[in-house]
Order: sequence, then structure tokens, then C-alpha cells
Amino acid sequence: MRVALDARDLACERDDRWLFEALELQVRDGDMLRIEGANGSGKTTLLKILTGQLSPQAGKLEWHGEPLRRVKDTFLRSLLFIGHAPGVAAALNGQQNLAWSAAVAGVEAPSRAIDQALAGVGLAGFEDVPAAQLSAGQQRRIALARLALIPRPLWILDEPFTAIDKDGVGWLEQRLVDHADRGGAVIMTTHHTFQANDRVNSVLLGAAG
Ligand SMILES: Nc1ncnc2c1ncn2[C@@H]1O[C@H](COP(=O)(O)OP(=O)(O)OP(=O)(O)O)[C@@H](O)[C@H]1O
Repeated sequence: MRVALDARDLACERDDRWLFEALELQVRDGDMLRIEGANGSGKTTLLKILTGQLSPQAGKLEWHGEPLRRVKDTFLRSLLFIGHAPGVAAALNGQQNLAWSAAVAGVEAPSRAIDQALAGVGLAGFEDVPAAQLSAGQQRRIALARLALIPRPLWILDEPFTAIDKDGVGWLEQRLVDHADRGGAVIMTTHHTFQANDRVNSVLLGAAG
């Protein structure tokens, strides 16, 4: 098994308000999990906890049965995280952004593989255009090209469909389902309704206010 993430009894408080309490989730190979909830309900906060960027007020988070904080390096080598902001440097072009992402991840990325990844997200011909000169959707596509370039079993994605056009949405949905079908796992926040919705489990966080 490549993915075994367990959250038990998780609780998180922000501004004297419990965003969630006693939250349980389990993600294994082949799983797709959507975190749902209103604006401000804590979706991004939960992803930050699940990626080890933030500590919960209470609860247990385990990776393959070990406390995540104790095996964080191993966990991070299995994780591909794309946050709410695409994390694309405006001054760098698509090739440079992906070369940098691959280097940070410790992955060999020859320029041919980078160009293929960019072509895969519909950016053939835009490889050497600085991200600052690309649209929001094109910048998001550079971020999504990491999915093809950096092989990791667990994808945690914060609103991956943001700014993506209709064709791109279909492509991305298929990409996520394919990843799960090949034994990977996906945790995401999204308001997108999947065509293959029965493939996706959900965790609903409480409404704001
Ligand atoms: N850095 C922070 N410090 C203090 N409180 C924060 C911080 N970030 C978020 N919050 C609080 O946590 C609540 C949940 O924020 P979060 O970004 O997790 O919500 P969300 O469900 O992802 O919202 P959206 O759908 O609008 O993206 C916010 O209403 C805010 O009050």
C-alpha cells in the first residue's frame, strides 16, 4: 500500500470558533476524497493540517500507522501538494517554473519531459513565455503540469479547477480519476461536481458563522 493517511478526532479552532471537531478520515490507494463546505468553513485549513503545515488543536494524524510529524520526511516524499495559489513564479516561464518545482521535489526533469508536461496541459507554444504574461488559467495549468512531472502517490489539491476552462475541467477530472485508478489517491477541495461522482467520497465541513 502506497497511501495510508488516517485522521482521528481532529479538531481545529480559529478565532474562538471550532472549524471542525472529532473529524475522522481515512485515505488509501485508489481513493478520491473531496473536502466540501461553505466559504470560511475550514477546507484550506484542513488541507494545511493534512499536509503537515499546521498543527491541529486535538486529534491524531498518521501516515502508515505512524504519527505524521514523526515520519514527515517520508510523508512529504509521497505527497504532491498544489495550494490555493498556483505557486508559479511570475518572472519565470513555464519551463523554468517546472524545472524549479522538479528540483525542489528532487526529481530529474529533462527539458523534453518538461515540454511534454506543458503540452499535456495545453501549453505547447507557451513554454518560454514568462508566467506574468499568461492568464490565470494558463498559470494554473503550469501548476497542474507538475502532476505529470513529479510522480507521487498522494495528491492534495486546493481548488484545482479554479480558473480552468470547460475543456480543461474535463481533462483534469479524467487525470484525477486515472491517478486513483492506477493506485494513487487524491484529496481535494472543490465545488466541482464530478461526472464520475460515485468515485468520490466527501467530507462536509460546517457552514461559517
Ligand atoms: N492564518 C489564519 N489566522 C487566523 N485565522 C485564519 C487564518 N486562516 C484562516 N483563518 C480562519 O479560518 C477560517 C477558515 O478559513 P479557510 O481558508 O480554511 O476556509 P475555506 O473553507 O478554505 O474557505 P474558502 O472556501 O473561502 O476558500 C476563516 O474564516 C478564517 O477566519
